Amino acid sequence: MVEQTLNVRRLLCFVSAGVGFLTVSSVITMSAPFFLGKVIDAIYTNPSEDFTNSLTSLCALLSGLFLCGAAANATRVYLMQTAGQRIVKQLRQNIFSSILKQEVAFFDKTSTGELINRLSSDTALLGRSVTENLSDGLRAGAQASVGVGMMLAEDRIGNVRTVRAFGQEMNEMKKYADKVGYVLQLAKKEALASAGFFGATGLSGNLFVLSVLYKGGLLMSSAQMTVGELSSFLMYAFWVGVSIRGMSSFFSELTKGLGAGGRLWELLERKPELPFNAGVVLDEDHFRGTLEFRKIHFAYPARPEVSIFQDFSLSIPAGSVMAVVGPSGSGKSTIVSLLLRLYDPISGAITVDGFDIRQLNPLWFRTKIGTVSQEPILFSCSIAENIAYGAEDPSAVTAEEIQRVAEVANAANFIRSFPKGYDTVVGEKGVLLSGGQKQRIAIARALLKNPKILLLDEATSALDAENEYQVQEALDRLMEGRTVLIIAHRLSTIQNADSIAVLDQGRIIECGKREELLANPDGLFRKLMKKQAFLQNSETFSLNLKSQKKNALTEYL
Ligand SMILES: Nc1ncnc2c1ncn2[C@@H]1O[C@H](COP(=O)(O)OP(=O)(O)OP(=O)(O)O)[C@@H](O)[C@H]1O
Repeated sequence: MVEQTLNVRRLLCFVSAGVGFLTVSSVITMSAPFFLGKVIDAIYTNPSEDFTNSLTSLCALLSGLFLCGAAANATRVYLMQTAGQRIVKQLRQNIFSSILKQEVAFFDKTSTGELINRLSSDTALLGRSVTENLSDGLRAGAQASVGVGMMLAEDRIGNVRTVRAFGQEMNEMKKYADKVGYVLQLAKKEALASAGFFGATGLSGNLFVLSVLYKGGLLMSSAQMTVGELSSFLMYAFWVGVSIRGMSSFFSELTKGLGAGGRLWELLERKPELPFNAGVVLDEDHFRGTLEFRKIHFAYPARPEVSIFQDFSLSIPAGSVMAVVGPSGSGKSTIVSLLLRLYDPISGAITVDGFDIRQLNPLWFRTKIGTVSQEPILFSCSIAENIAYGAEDPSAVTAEEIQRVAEVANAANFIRSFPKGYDTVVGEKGVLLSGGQKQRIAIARALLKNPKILLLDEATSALDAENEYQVQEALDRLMEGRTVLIIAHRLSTIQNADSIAVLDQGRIIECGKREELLANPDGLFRKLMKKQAFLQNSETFSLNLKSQKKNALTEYL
């Protein structure tokens, strides 16, 4: 998994080079106080003779060390940043492709904002954590350990000198240290504990610096150290304190990075409930497209307590047109979602030519289904590309084929009227086109796909009379020779259906030819027809009223 997720070998090269430069920069930087101490001692012991030379060499030494350290550090930062960016890029690609493979129910439960957060901030956080932060942490760790080591060494030198210089007085010193040095012991303990524990908090870093300063004062007052040694001792102390504080912020960043990594891994590892491209593929020559819903029980995963279908059954013979009508919210669009396997039923089965669609390869099965919905999904590219999207291999579709299907879909005229014709870019989700134009492009797309099964979901609602006529004519052509399921609100769109099924409270309560259903005086279909006829009449009435008022106003003016 790790191999797939990151290009590990290349990355390791970057990280090892980064760690190399990290070591170089740390060694250079950490040697500075030592040399500085030596030069200070030289100046201090012999100020008159070689003062200028010592000062010059001090400046040269410090500048050289500073420059080398800064160059090594800049290279380290560059390498770590590059490695981090590569990790982020690779992670984003893998996570995006994992998101695309998830089933629709996953998106019902996970908000878009959350996914964008995973893709943008979490990947960046993790990338930074495993490169820059880690290297900063290592650097701080190395500096803290070297610093503590050097301090202990300086301390030791001071002690040895004390033994030599003061001979017997050492015992006195020890006594003195025992008496006064309770705090000194504390300081030592604190120094080691802080370094060992890597300064879990910034507070321990501060305490450390304070205690070391105190100890520095004690050492100097007891003449154990030269001024230069004490200076470098204190510089190391300061450095260790700063490093410990740096490490505490490194730990907090690391914790955030680990949290982000956990969330990302969860997403990367998530197996979609629906196989992406696996399952039975039926023989194309014998595929007929007979559909059957058998005793379906279904509730949306996001709202499992609300049952949408209870014992829903419906048969659609191959090559026939079935219209489903019913009150709003009765579950008409849900039938389409189940057929496309956006969701699976809780119990019961949907079959095509007798095969349970759960056994079929979803990718193959969807190539057999064409959909035209009220709000067709268009992409922000040209009209030609949007039509070609329907084909199995869009790049192989010729301009002639696109024009032919556009002609059949009653779309050619309006496309030609655009200055850029088929190259017109339709804008995001096709915002630059009208509802009817978008639908005709979707019909052309479906014609090119040439599916055995056609799903029309409220395809002609919200259209004016002229547009509706054009779209309906194109749909009639598209429906020829296919198994068609029309989900209709406007009863005028179901004139051509072989059968009509009336859906209510999760079940089909009436099914038959239009005339048969209308003949039932208590039937829901008849009631729906009556209601719609009434609505249409009242719409016409209000339109007439408006135009009468307008005429009266014009006359008055
Ligand atoms: N993704 C979803 N998660 C949870 N509930 C949903 C989801 N989609 C639809 N529903 C609910 O399922 C029920 C049926 O919705 P559906 O869209 O199938 O009805 P419809 O008959 O097509 O309605 P309309 O005619 O108004 O389009 C509604 O109560 C709706 O709130």
